[in-house]
Amino acid sequence: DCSGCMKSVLLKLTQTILVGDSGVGKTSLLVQFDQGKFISGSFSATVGIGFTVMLLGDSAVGKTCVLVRFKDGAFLGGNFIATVGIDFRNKVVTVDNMKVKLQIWDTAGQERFRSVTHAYYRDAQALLLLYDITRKSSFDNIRAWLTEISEYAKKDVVIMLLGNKSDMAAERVITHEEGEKLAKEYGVPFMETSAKTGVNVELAFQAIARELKHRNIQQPHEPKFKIHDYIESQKQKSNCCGGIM
Ligand SMILES: Nc1nc2c(ncn2[C@@H]2O[C@H](COP(=O)(O)OP(=O)(O)OP(=O)(O)O)[C@@H](O)[C@H]2O)c(=O)[nH]1
Repeated sequence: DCSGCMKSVLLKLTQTILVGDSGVGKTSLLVQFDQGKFISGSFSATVGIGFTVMLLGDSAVGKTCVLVRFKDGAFLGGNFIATVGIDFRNKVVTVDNMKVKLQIWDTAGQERFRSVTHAYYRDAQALLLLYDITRKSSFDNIRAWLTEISEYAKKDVVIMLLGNKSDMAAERVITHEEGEKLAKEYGVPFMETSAKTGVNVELAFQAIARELKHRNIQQPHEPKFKIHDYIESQKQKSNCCGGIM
């Protein structure tokens, strides 16, 4: 059991801002620094200065795994290592031929780190709130998380509810409908994800990036972006295809 191990310790955060004309290579420089590779191909302009997305939810619901799946396309199996404090990763996603930079904060779900994470809520433009479909307590705690969000986060923050570990069909205790019902009650979009198989992980971040892009740049004559409709049209349901996703 490695639940007491440290996944990351963040002592101090520093911020560096890249400035310069469009097309000089600011994003490429960031990607090179972050991932050690150069992404060639056609140039697309960056929207704003990037957005902060925070992952929240009880310990062991799979926040770090969802982030690693999105960032590296891999699943972190093996021993569970709890996050200490907060950690972050950058990813650039393309939305309608524009680049949207996401800085994703992975928070520790354990109660004892709550005061550390509270301090970061204000800076988040979007929150992904996770529960584990195989653990009822993590679902029951969603209401408490939402209360905490209303207390500490920005009023216009984008919130999305994710029922993670949808691959674990045999251990499921929370149905898709229960998740959907709770999300509807709070007026937030919902989907089930699996960091293991990758189902809906990319979509969750894409939907957030699209929403944030549209909020910041509304092109004239462009229809208003509706995150609920976008998700419904794109998501893979875990109750289709024999329940194994
Ligand atoms: N089967 C399955 N296991 C998962 C999935 N996501 C995470 N896990 C497992 O669940 C455990 C917890 O995952 P983490 O991502 O470390 O959980 P966390 O929410 O970041 O936990 P804290 O850092 O304590 O807040 C690990 O053993 C993972 O391998 C998933 O989608 N499917």
